[in-house]
Amino acid sequence: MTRAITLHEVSKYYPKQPSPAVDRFSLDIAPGEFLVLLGPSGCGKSTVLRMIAGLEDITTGELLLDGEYSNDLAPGDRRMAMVFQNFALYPSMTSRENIGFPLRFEMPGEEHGPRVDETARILGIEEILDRYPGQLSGGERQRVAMGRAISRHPSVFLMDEPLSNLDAKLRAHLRAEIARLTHGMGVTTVYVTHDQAEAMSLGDRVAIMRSGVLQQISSPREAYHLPENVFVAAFVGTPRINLLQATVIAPLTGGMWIDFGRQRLGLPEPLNYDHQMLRIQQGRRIIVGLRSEAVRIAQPSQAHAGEVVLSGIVEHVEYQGHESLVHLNTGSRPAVVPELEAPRPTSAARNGSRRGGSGVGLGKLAQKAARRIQASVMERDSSSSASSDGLPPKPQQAPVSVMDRPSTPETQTGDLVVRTGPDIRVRRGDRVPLLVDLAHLYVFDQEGQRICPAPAQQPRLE
Ligand SMILES: Nc1ncnc2c1ncn2[C@@H]1O[C@H](COP(=O)(O)OP(=O)(O)OP(=O)(O)O)[C@@H](O)[C@H]1O
Repeated sequence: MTRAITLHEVSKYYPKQPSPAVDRFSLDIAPGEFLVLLGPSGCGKSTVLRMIAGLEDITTGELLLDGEYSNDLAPGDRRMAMVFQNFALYPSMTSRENIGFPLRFEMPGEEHGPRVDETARILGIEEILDRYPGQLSGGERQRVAMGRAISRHPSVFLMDEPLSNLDAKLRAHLRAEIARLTHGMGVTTVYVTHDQAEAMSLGDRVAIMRSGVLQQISSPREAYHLPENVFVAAFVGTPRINLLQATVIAPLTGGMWIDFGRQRLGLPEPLNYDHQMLRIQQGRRIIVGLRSEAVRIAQPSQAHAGEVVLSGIVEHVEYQGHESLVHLNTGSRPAVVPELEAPRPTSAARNGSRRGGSGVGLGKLAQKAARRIQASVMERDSSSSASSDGLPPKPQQAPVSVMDRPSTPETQTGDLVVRTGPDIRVRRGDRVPLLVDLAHLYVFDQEGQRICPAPAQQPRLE
C-alpha cells in the first residue's frame, strides 16, 4: 500500500521563535512518488518531514493523507516509517532483533521471522543478521536501519539525511540502492537532504526550500534548466552557476546589449522573444546566470549560431581528471547569494596570498557585507509583515537577496568558471577568447526572479 500526501498552507511556529520554521508550505505528493526536500541547513526540511510523520504539531494549515484530514492522527496510525541519519539501532539487539522489533507491535503474536528474512534478502544483509550494531560498519548499520523501516511494509518512507554519516563512496552506493528499493516497492518516499547532487540523482521531483518557504517544486531536470529564481539557480548544480552583475542597454533604435562593465554581450538580431522582453529592463541592474557549460574557450571564428564573443584572463585551472574547470577574470562583478555558503575563493586566497593575510581580511569583509545584506532583507521582511487580516504575511517568492562582491582588487578575479576538456592548454595570465551560448543565458531581476527565459513562454520540460 502506498499513499498520497498533501500539505496545504502548512506553517510551523516554534515557541519563542520570531519567524516560522515553515511558512505556508503547500505540496501534493503522489502515491509512489519519490520526493526530495532540498535546501540549506535550517531552512525547515526536517520540520516538514516531522509534521508529516506526526512528530511535530502543525501550527496552521492542513495535512491530508489520501485526501483525509490527518493533522491529529497519531504517529502510530499513519503507517509511516522513518530512517534518520544516526541509524538509531538498539545496541543490545542483533540486526535480526532490530529489524524485527517494530513487528512486535505491528504483528503481535505472529511469527515475524519470515518477514525479517525477506527484508534481509532485499537488502543483501543475510550474513550480518546475528551481529550487534557495534560489530557493523556504518553502511551495514544504515542497511539494518532501512531494514527496520522496510520490514513494516509502510505506506510511506520518511528519510532524514539517511546517508550523511557515511563516506562518499558508500553514500553513492546506498543512494542507488535506496532508489532501487523504494521504486521497486512503489512506496511514497519523502527524502530530506541538503546535498543537491543527492537530490538531483534520487528525486522524481525536488522541492527546494529557503527560510521555511518553498521556492520551486519540479523535476531535477527542470530545477537545473529552468530555475525560478537566483537562489535555486545557485543552489542546484556543480560547479555553481556563474552569477554576474550587469545592466541592459536597449536604445530605442539599434541593437541591445548586456553590459558587464568592462565587456558587453551583444544580443543577435532579430531579437528572440526572451531577449525582446529584456528591453523593459533598459538601464536597470540585472543578474546574469551562466552555467559553466554555457561558455567555451574558442576563437570567434568558431562561433556557432547563437554564440557571442567575450574574453577572459585565466586565473586558475582546476584539473578534475575527466574535465578541467578554468577560472577566468572577465572584469565583471560577481553577484553572491548570501544565504548560500561563502563566495568562491578568490585567486589570492587560493594561491596563498602573500599580501599580509588579505584572504582573511576579505573573508571578514564578505561576512560584513553579508550581514549588511541580511539585515536589509530582514528590514524588508519586517516592513511587510503587517497585514490587515492579522495573519502573518503570505509567503511569496521572497526577494532573493543578492549582493555585489565587495570591490577590492582580489575580488575582481575569477568571476567566471568554464568547463572544458581535461587537456586544455592554458596558463594563468593567458587572455582567452570565449563563446557564450545565448540559449543557456539566464537573466534574473534585482529581486532574484528569473526573467529570461521568460517564465510564461518556456515549454515545460516534461
Ligand atoms: N524544537 C525547536 N525549537 C525551536 N526551534 C526549532 C526547533 N526545531 C527546529 N527549530 C528551528 O527551525 C528551523 C528549521 O529547522 P529544521 O531542523 O527543520 O531545518 P533543516 O532544514 O532540517 O536543517 P538541517 O539540514 O540543519 O537539519 C531552524 O531555524 C531551527 O533552528
